[in-house]
Amino acid sequence: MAKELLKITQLKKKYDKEIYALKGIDLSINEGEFVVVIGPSGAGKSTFIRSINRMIDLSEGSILFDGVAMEKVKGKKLREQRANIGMIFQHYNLIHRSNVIKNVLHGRLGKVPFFKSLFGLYSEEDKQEAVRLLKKVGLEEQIYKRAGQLSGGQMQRVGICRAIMQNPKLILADEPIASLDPNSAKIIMEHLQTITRERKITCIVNLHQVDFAKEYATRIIGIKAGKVVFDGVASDLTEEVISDIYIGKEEEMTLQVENSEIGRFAYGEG
Ligand SMILES: Nc1ncnc2c1ncn2[C@@H]1O[C@H](COP(=O)(O)OP(=O)(O)OP(=O)(O)O)[C@@H](O)[C@H]1O
Repeated sequence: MAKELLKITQLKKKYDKEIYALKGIDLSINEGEFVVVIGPSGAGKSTFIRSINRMIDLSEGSILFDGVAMEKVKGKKLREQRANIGMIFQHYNLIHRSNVIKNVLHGRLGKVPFFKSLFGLYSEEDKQEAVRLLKKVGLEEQIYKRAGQLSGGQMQRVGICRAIMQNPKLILADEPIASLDPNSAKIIMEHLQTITRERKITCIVNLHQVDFAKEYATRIIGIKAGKVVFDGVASDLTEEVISDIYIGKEEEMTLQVENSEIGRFAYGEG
């Protein structure tokens, strides 16, 4: 039987006095699952994904990751837990002036002594692993180029390698293909699926594209107005279910759109 990696109980997030962005999420996610989270803008997808590694602090509830209550840990223990969680961002978050391999090696930051990472003293083994990963995603020609010279799709492939370089148990990907054209998006989803499957890494991905969710997810979770409204496999996600997730009461939508603008402003993204 698959082992439970993540147990989320009554997760709530309140950004201000009035509005709960997450209104009590209960979920159990097993090792090896490839979960795609879908839902309308402002539904709480990013908040959900970012609370797992405490990029955002939860207001109530509990997140048990690999047996450890994430809401309780701090300092060294929090860093150790985070070192086991890779993160992939919509805007890649690469160091543009560093070359590609250095960006990938940054994935080792949580796992090597600080002074070594400061002076770029990575082991030969780590360097070889970085090269192997870059070759795997078709970037062998780009290894020593500055990251800032790459296309968006190439940058995101570096982002995947950096996350894998952490040797994580879990990867969180927050809209990893939202800034890419359909062809590059497909390449990214293929690599993410193959690499995480081969290494048995659990993956949670936020997506706006329902067709991609259906193609790659082993499990799809629909979030709407801070609640889980769907949890199933692609074949359960009928047109009717999709419109239930995306089309809500008019006033609810208006509220979400308004709040979503605040959210984007606060995040400084997209
Ligand atoms: N830093 C913040 N301060 C106040 N409210 C926020 C903040 N971040 C998000 N929110 C609000 O929380 C709710 C959920 O936002 P979140 O970004 O998690 O949604 P989302 O489903 O990821 O949306 P999108 O698909 O547009 O990125 C929204 O109402 C949003 O405005």
